[in-house]
Amino acid sequence: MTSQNTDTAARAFAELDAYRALEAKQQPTWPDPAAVQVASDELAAQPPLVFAGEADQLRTRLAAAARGEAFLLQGGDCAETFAAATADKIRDRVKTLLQMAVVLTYGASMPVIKVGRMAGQFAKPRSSDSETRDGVTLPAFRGDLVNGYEFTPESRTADPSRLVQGYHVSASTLNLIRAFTQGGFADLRQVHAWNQGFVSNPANQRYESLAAEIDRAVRFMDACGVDHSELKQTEFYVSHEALLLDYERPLTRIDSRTGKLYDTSGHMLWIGERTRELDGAHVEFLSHVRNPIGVKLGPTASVDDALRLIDKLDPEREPGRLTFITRMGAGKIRDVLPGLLAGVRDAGATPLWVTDPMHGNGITSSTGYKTRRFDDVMDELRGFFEAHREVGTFPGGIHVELTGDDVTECLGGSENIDEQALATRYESVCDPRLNHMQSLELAFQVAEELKRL
Ligand SMILES: O=C[C@H](O)[C@H](O)COP(=O)(O)O
Ligand SMILES: C=C(OP(=O)(O)O)C(=O)O
Ligand SMILES: [Mn+2]
Repeated sequence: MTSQNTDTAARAFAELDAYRALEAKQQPTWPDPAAVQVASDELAAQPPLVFAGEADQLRTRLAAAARGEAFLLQGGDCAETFAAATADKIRDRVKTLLQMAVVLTYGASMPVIKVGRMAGQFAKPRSSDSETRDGVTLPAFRGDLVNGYEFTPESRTADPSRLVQGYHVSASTLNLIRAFTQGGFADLRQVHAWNQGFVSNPANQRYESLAAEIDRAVRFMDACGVDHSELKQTEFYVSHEALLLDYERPLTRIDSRTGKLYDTSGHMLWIGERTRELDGAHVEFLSHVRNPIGVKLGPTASVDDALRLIDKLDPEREPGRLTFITRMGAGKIRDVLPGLLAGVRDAGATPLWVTDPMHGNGITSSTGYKTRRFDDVMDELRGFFEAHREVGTFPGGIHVELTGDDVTECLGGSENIDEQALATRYESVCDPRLNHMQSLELAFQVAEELKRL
C-alpha cells in the first residue's frame, strides 16, 4: 500500500468507527472484554468470506429487481446453528431454495436472485434479555455466535471464542454452497433430483410436472444445438442480520480495487426491526460499507422513518443499494403498507421492496410453541402484492424463514400441521420455519401472484 492508500484506509476506518460512540442495542454482555479483543484480533487476521466484487454484482442484480426486472428470493433459518451446519442440511436448504427459484422463475418469467439466510445467520435479537424455566432464570439464547442454546449457566454465558468458531462454520458452509451451486448440483438438468417431498403431496406433484416441462424445454434446446451452458451453474449469495458488531467490525475490510469498505462476512447484510434507530450504532455502521443493505420495517414505521433511513444509508440513491423488508403482520399490511409505498415513491426514492411475511405473524400455540399459521403468512403475502398493485410500485421479493427439513414448526399447509403435531419435529432454536413442503407451496402461490403483474 502506498502511504496515500494507507491514509485513505485510516480515514475510512475512522469514519466507520463513529458507531462506537452510539448506542448498540441487542449486544451481549461479554463477561471478559479482554477475551473479546483476542477474538476480534483473530477474526481480523482471517481472510474475507466474500469478495467485494460479488457484493457489487449482487447490488446490480438487486437494482434490476428494484426496477421491476427481477425478483429476490431470500430465505433460510431464523437462527443457523453450528451443529446443523452439516452437508445434508446445507444441501437440503440449498435444494429447497433452488426448487422455489425454479417455480418463481417459471411463474414470473423473470430472473430470480437467490440469497440464503445462510453462512452467518448466527446472532439473534431477543424480546427479553433473560429466560426463566421452572423458576430458574438465565441469559436468553442470542444465537450460536454468542452463547449456547442448552439451558445451563455455563452454556448461556456469552463466550467470545464463538465469534471465531462462527467465522469458520460460515466459511465451511459457504464453501459447500459454492461447490453445490457452481459444481453441477444446481444444473437445471437436475431439476427432478432436487425434489425430496412426499410423492402424494399436491405441491410436490405440481413441482414434478413443472420439472418435466423444464426437462422437455432443455432437451429441445439440446436438440437444436443451443448453447445453454449458463444453466449449469447458478449465482447464489449469502446474507445475515448484521447484529453483532463485534463480529462484523473485524470482518470489514478495504477493497483493494476501490479503496472502499466492505463487510466481508456476507454479500448482503440487513438491519433488524429492533436495531434500526437512525441514531443507533447499526445504521451508522452499515452506512459506511458498500454492500447491499436491507432494513426491516415493522408496522410502526412511518414514511419519515423510511425517508431518513434512505438519506442515511443510501444518500446517492444508488439502485440496488437499499432493500426495505416489510414485516407488518397479515392484519395490518393492507392498512399500513400502501401509505408507506406511496410516501417513499412521492419523495422520488426507488428502494427495492421485499416482504417478510413471517415476523409479523408470530403466535404461541396452546401447547406452548412459538409458531405461525401458514394461512397468515400467505395472507400477508397477498396483502403485499395488493398494496403494490394499489400504489403502482413493484413487489420485488420475498424474505422467508425456511428449512429443507421436514420439521413441524408452522401450523397448516397442505400437510395440515396442527397444534398437536408441532411437538413431533420442532427443531428451531428461535423462530418457526416453513418446512420443505410449505416452502414449495408458498413458492407456487407467489408464482401465481407474479403471473398477475
Ligand atoms: O428472529 C427474530 C427475533 O430474534 C425473534 O423473533 C425474537 O424472538 P423472542 O421474542 O422469542 O425473543
Ligand atoms: C430478527 C428478525 O426479524 P425482525 O428484525 O424483522 O424482527 C429475523 O429476521 O430473524
Ligand atoms: Mn426470526
